[in-house]
Amino acid sequence: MARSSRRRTDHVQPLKLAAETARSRSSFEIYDTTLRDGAQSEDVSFSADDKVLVAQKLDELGVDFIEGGWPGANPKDIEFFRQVKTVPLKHATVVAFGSTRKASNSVKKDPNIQALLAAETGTITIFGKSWPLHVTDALGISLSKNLELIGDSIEYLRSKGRQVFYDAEHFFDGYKMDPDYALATLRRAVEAGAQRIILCDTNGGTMPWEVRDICRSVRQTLDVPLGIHAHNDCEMAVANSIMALETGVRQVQGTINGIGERCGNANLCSILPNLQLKMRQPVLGEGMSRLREVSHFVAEIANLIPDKHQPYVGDAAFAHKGGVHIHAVQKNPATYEHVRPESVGNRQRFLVSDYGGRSGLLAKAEAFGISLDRDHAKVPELVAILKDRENAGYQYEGAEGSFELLVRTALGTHKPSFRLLGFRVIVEQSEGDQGPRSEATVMVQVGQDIEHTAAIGKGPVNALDHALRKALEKFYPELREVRLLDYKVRVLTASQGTDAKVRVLIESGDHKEKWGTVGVSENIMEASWQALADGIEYKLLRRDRPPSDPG
Ligand SMILES: CC(=O)SCCNC(=O)CCNC(=O)[C@H](O)C(C)(C)COP(=O)(O)OP(=O)(O)OC[C@H]1O[C@@H](n2cnc3c(N)ncnc32)[C@H](O)[C@@H]1OP(=O)(O)O
Ligand SMILES: CC(=O)C(=O)O
Repeated sequence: MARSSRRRTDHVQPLKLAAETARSRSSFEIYDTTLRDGAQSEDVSFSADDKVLVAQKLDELGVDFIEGGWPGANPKDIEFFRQVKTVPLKHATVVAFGSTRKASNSVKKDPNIQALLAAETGTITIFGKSWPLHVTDALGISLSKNLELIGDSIEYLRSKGRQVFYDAEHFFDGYKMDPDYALATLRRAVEAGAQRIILCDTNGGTMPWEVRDICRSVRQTLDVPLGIHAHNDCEMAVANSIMALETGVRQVQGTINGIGERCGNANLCSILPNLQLKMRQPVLGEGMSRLREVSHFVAEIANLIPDKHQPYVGDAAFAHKGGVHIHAVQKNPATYEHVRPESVGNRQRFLVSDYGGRSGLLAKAEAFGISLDRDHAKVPELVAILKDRENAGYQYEGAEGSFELLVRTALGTHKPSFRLLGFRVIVEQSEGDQGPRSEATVMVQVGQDIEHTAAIGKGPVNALDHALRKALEKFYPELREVRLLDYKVRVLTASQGTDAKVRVLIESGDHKEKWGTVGVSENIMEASWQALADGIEYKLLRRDRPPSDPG
């Protein structure tokens, strides 16, 4: 099932029938619906610009089809289809989604069908009803009228030169209630010219063995490539999709990170590596190593916190905590890793915790480029310090600067460049002011000198940052190169409301490199101070010359 050739997308030429996939019939098609069904997820709302960015990422990843939205639903989706036409995609075909015509409209007068054509995609997916319950109770029409809706809509779209995929909504529930009718809806779709029939487990209530048996039976009845679109209400969406593919279904639909209506859709971030790494089907080829990046990109754009424990792509997917695990993995990763993390763009991590020991610390130090002798007298003390710190909420992933400072301080090889004597931050807002005013004062000691400075800033952390640099720059002019690149706050104990402990992660950089530092406190300014001060200290630790004499 090799990826025999990479199709060139033709979605910008709507009236030309999008070419049938040039790959052999045995190859799988990857159909992403992050931008349509994923956008139906609670808490997710993509702008048209967001959608274009995600479409580009999905194309780079190597998916075959990108369902961009429902043009009949809202102006944002219409705008997406307008914009995406101008974006050169290397491989993927952009697809517009909608329903069969409404019973009260002719196809020519149906606004949804007309909006699908106006989106000017070469491929259109429409969904229709397979379950008598839905025909009678949701649409309120007869079973034969429903067959007309399906047939008319597909025939019309085909007559306009579009490739048409037919989503058989609730197919499995429909088949269980009335297999003859459910199959009759599919036959009508095929007669009308549908080029794929997608069997949907819309309510997500079907079990894998039911999917297997029903897919087999449909395959015996229809001679058209099938697809699977599974929802995750029983946490079976990935299993159901794989099961369908095992029976010879060709197209798999899903979303990045499994986002979607209710409990979500089949998670492509699990299905794709399962296909490529377990079933030896090169569905993405080299693109597989970008899976984690795409997963995090979509989470970021959707404004969702990435699920740490997500298989393959989550931060914890290859994170080892138990001392026994860390010890063994260092000798051979296969002892506790089912695939190489790099194959999906992830990485191995070692956590230092109550359940770990020296191996964890040493591995972590090595990952940060610090070589530490296993038998160094300070190692047990350092393990204890790290356990305490992680227990208190510190996390050193992304905070290598603070980690190195901590290790060097514990080993006695670091001499701080300055000492904080005190800081004060004032935020003032009076009636009529344009916005609050933030001012910080800082008192530090460098050698025998005491420096006391004040600065203003856009916010309290910005003011503190300015004041600290102002105090230190005359001793260490190289600090002028340092820029604060990113500032993130995570609430660690949300149940305590405004008393909660927070973790601040700061990324700083100069013209040569970037580094991260961390602070934890119940006071956001104290946590920010720790991370800011570490950021400055780390820059000075890496300088190659002694501080200049302030004169
Ligand atoms: C399984 C799925 O995920 S399918 C995709 C679901 N996604 C969405 O619904 C998101 C986009 N939807 C929308 O923006 C709106 O529902 C619209 C624009 C499509 C329709 O809006 P409205 O015309 O105001 O109808 P409303 O949302 O109240 O109800 C849905 C309508 O679609 C009809 N409908 C539902 N499924 C189908 C179908 N397969 N074929 C034809 N009509 C259908 C319903 O009968 C109802 O029409 P009616 O009010 O004339 O009886
Ligand atoms: C079409 C679709 O999204 C579903 O049936 O779930």
